[in-house]
Amino acid sequence: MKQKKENSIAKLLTYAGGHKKLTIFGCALSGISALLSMVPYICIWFVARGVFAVMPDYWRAQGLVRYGWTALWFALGSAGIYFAALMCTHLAAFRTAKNMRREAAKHLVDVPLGYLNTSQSGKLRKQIDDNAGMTEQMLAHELPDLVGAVVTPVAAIILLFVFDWRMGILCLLPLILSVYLLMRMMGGNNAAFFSRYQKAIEDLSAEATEYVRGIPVVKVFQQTVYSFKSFYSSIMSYSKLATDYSMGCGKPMTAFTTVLNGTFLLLIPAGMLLCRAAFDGWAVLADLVFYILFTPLCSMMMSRIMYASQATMEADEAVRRLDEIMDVEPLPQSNRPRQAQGTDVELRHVSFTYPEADIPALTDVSLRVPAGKTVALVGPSGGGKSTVASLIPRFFDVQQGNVLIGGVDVRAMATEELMGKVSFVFQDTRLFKASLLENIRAARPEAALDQVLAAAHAAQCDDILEKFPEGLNTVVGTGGVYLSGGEQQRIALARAILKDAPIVVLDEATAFADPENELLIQKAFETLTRGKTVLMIAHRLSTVQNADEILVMSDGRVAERGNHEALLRREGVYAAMWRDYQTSARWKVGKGAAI
Ligand SMILES: Nc1ncnc2c1ncn2[C@@H]1O[C@H](COP(=O)(O)OP(=O)(O)OP(=O)(O)O)[C@@H](O)[C@H]1O
Repeated sequence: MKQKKENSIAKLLTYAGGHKKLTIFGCALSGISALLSMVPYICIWFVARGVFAVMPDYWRAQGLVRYGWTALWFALGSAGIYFAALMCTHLAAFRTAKNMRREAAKHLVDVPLGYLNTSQSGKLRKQIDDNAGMTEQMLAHELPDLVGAVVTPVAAIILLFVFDWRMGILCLLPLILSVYLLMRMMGGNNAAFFSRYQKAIEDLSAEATEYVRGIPVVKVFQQTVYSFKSFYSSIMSYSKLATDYSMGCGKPMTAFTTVLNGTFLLLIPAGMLLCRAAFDGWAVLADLVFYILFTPLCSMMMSRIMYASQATMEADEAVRRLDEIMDVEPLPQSNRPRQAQGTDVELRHVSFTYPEADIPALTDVSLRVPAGKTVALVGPSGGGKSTVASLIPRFFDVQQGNVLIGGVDVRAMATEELMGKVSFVFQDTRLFKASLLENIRAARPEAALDQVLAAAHAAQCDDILEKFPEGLNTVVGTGGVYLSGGEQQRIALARAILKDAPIVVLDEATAFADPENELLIQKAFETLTRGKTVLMIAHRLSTVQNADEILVMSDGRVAERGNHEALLRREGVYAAMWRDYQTSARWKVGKGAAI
C-alpha cells in the first residue's frame, strides 16, 4: 500500500514536468511554516515560566515584551510562508493537471482509431478530465499539508519531552491511539473504497446519459418504471456504497475525534497532581500551560494527516484510472516507412479478432480492388463488412495476413501517407460544432474558398447553403441551425470530395434519408467515386450491380464472389438475396400503385 502511494505521488510529479521543483519548493516551505508555528508556543512557555517564577509579583517578570514580539513575528512569518507555499503548490497543481489532460489527449491521437470507436467518448472524457481534476486538490493542498504534518510530529515529540516527559507521555498516548484508529479507517475494505466509488460514479453517469437519451423512446412506447429501472439501480448501488462506507467509518471516526480531543481528560488532572507533588509547583504549572496550549496543535496535525491520507487514496485512484488510458498501446509506427506503389487495395489471408472478443470477426479473408475499380461487400448483418473496411485505414491491425495498398503493407506506411491515400465515409457522420466551411475544409485545410464551394456543389449541398443566410459560414449546432441526417452526410461527402484521395472506403447507408435526400446522396457518391479505387459496403443491392466484383460476406468469411451476373448464375446466397430484393422492390411498387 505504502509503495503504491509513493508511486502515485512520484507519477504525479512526473506529470508536473518543469513544475516539479515548484511543488517540492512549496512542500519545503510548508514544512518550514509548520516548524515556525511552534515557536510562539515556546515563547508562551517562557512567559508562563517567567511570570510563575515571581508570583505574586508578576510585574517583576523579565522579557515578556520580547517574547510577545517574537511569538507575533514567528506566527506572522509562519502564516506568510504557508501562504507562499500554497501559491507555489497551486500553481504547480494546475499545471500538472493541465499536463495530465494534454498527455492523455496526445496519447489518444496515437492509439488505434478502433479504440476510440469502441470506448464510450463520454466515459473517456470523464476519465481524463475528472481524474486530472482530482489530483489538483491533492497537489495544491494535501501534499504540502502532509509534509507539514510529517515534519511537525518530529519537532512536537522533541518538545513534548523537553519540558516534562510525564506530561509528554500523556499527550503522546492519545496521538498514538489516533494513528491506530486512522490506519483502521484507511485500511482494510476501506482502502479499495475509492476504486469502487469511482466505478459507481461512472456507472451512474453512464446510466443517467442513457436514460436521458432514451426519453423519446420511453415516451413513444409509454414505458415508465422499466425504463427507469437500471438508472434507479445504479443510484441505489451508489447510495448503498456511500452509506456502507459512512457507517463503516462511523465508529473509528467517532473514536478518532474523541481520542484526539480527549487529551485534556488525562492531562489536566494529571498535571494538577504533578503540580501539587512537585517541589517547584509553579514551574510545573508553566509546563502544564504549555501542554494545554500545544495539544490542540497536535490534534490539528493529526486531522491534516487524515485528510491528506484520504486525498492520497483519491490521487492513487485518479492516477490508476488515467493509466488505463495511457497504457493502451499506441499504433506501432514503422521506423523505415515505405511508399505505396499504386492505389490498388488488397487483403491477403486476413484473420482478425476484436480486442476482448472470443470469436474471430474475419477468418482467412482475401480480396483485391484493382486501381480504379469498385468492389462491393454485401451480406447479412454481422458478416464482417465494416470490419474489412476498418482494417484498411488501420482502425485496428490484423493478427494474421496482410492489408496492402499499392503492394505495401499498411503497417509499413507512414500514417500521413496512409491517411492521405484513403477517404473514409462513415455510416454515422459526425460534424464538428464549427462553420460548414471549416467542416468541409477539415479534409484539406489549405483548400481555397472556390475549391470548397466546388466540392460542396459536387456533393449536392447547394440547397443547404441557400437555406441559411450565412451560407458556408453557418455554424452547425448553434442558433437553431439543424441539419438532417441526409444533409449531414452530404456535407461529409463534400469533405471527402475535397480531400480527393485516390482510394475511397464507403459505407453507403442511406436508409435514414428521405427519397429526395437519397437521390442527392447517390449523385454525390457518383462524383466522389469517379475514377477512384472503391471498396463499398452496400446495404441495398440496387447499387452493386455495376460493381466490378461483389463479395458476399457471411460469418467473417467470403461466402461467394464474382460480378452480378456470375453470382446470379451460381444460384447461391447472392441469388437468394437478389430474389428477396426484387420481391420487396415489386411490393413497394405495387403498394405505391395502390395508393
Ligand atoms: N468493436 C467490436 N468489438 C467486438 N466485436 C465487434 C466489434 N465490432 C464488430 N464486432 C463483431 O464483429 C462481427 C462483424 O461485425 P461487422 O460490423 O464487421 O459486420 P457487418 O457485416 O458490417 O454488419 P452490419 O451490416 O450490421 O454493419 C460481428 O460479430 C460483430 O458483433
